[in-house]
Amino acid sequence: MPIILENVSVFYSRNTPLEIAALKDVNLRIEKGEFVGILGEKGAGKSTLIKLFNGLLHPDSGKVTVDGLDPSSKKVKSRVGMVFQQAADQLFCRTVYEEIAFGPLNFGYSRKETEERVFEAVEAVSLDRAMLSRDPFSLSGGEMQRVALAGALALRPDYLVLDEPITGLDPAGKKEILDTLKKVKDQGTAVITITHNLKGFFPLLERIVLVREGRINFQGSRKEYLETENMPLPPVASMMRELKSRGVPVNPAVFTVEEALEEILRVKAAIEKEEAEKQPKKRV
Ligand SMILES: Nc1ncnc2c1ncn2[C@@H]1O[C@H](COP(=O)(O)OP(=O)(O)OP(=O)(O)O)[C@@H](O)[C@H]1O
Repeated sequence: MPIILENVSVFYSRNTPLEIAALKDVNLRIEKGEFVGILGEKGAGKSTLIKLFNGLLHPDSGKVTVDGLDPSSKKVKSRVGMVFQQAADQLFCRTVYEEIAFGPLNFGYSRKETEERVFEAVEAVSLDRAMLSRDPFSLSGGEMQRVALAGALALRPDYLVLDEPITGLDPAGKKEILDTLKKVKDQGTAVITITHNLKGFFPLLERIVLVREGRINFQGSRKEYLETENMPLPPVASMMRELKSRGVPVNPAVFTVEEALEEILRVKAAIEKEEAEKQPKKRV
């Protein structure tokens, strides 16, 4: 069963002169096992949208259900894992172990079951078990982010919801998180992430949801996204469009550097072949 939003609107400072409609009449459906990217400019309504998925916020009108249940129910809280942008704000225990164990213990799992889940989660995020006794606040930004992610994974969620999980990380840290999310998705968990980092995320996204001024302005596949004008584009797609506009007959709907290279070499070979055929045949 999916996450379903039906005609959802959310207001802040309702009935005051400062009233803001953060989401307006939004309809959205997210299936289990999907990898979804939520894109949009600052203030578009992205964070407001994801906070509806586990009952952190409630709609002022319309309806949100997760697997047919109210998102504020305890059952949903264990099915929807959340990781916020500033991992440090999410950590509050004395050791990494306690931090990751907090969710399972809070949901009533035994010490033994919790330990199994902690070990499974640190492995999933490629953290060394030796780190479990460390103070979370002595870790690097990338490690803190992985601890926050492990804390969410220890509940074995059906939906993992993230707010800009690779922002501010170094290239190695970014790769660790992206590889982990790919693995998590391959194991059947839906991954739903807000991101401005199209370069890192684009090859992973199966569906893109673009939020603009509180409304869903576009939703569809990467291919449909690239075919739609005036969207923020990943650098590789911008380059292919630029080549096309300069008369190089490439297919601009590519998602990775490897695909771009293959496409450019294909076009180069075709042009060379055509030119060779135009040359007058030399007499022997
Ligand atoms: N607690 C709040 N009180 C009042 N207004 C708020 C509150 N939270 C968000 N807003 C406003 O609601 C609108 C949507 O905000 P939201 O944080 O959902 O956008 P966003 O797309 O996540 O932005 P960003 O990329 O900057 O995080 C913005 O105009 C924002 O200023």
